[in-house]
Amino acid sequence: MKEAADKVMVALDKPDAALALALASELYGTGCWMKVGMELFYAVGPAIVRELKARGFRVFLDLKMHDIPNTVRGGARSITRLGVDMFNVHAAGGAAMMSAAVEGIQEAAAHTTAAPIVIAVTQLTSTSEQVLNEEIGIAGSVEDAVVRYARFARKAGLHGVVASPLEVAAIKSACGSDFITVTPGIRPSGADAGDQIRITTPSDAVRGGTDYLVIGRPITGAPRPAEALENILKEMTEA
Ligand SMILES: O=c1ccn([C@@H]2O[C@H](COP(=O)(O)O)[C@@H](O)[C@H]2O)c(=O)[nH]1
Repeated sequence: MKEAADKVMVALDKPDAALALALASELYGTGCWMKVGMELFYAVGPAIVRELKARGFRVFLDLKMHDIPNTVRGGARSITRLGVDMFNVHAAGGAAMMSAAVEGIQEAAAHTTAAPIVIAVTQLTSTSEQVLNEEIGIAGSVEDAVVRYARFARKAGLHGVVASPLEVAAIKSACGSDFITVTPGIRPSGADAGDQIRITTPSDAVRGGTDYLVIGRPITGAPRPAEALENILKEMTEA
């Protein structure tokens, strides 16, 4: 179970610190990561990251930076000083922007702590091929768009990407097995997909070779989150 928990990032999508920390306490000891996203970070700020780190959690700060290179470089410096283990930018910001994130980490890490892992969001797991083609304006399949962004992310010096577990094999084949895949869009069978489109079960995600499974509502919205996590870890272990 420990090996499976090392791969799970629980999305702490909560509106305040008390709710987030209560949930984190409930899951403490499993060894899973905590993912801090926009809802929590914009409500309570960097203090939540420091608190989770003080409690021994590994933290993925999921703010999906997307701005001009100079701004992203500065953002990456600040995030590195905060001491997160992983953060992300949008690949749609382009190679120069992604390289600037890497530079920001190097500048800050030279003076402070260990360098975090930086990854790029390829196409959100809530995006269908129809939306990609008709609204975002990118022709072709989602998988092709994801792999194209993944190749640029790798060239820019990033450690990996966020994508659907359905695209892991194509990403690994294009970018190498050591290129990290972080995959939301995880739904145990029978769970409500909600706004997620490109989904798989925890066992299929493990069989598909993903490095990290990002899981929110199937755990955080369950009546007993610790039990929901345990069931998922069991499913992953048996896969
Ligand atoms: O493409 C992406 C990128 C990020 N996410 C984030 O992952 C979690 C998923 O939560 P669920 O409740 O399991 O759907 C959430 O925090 C998203 O912001 C994503 O889903 N897709």
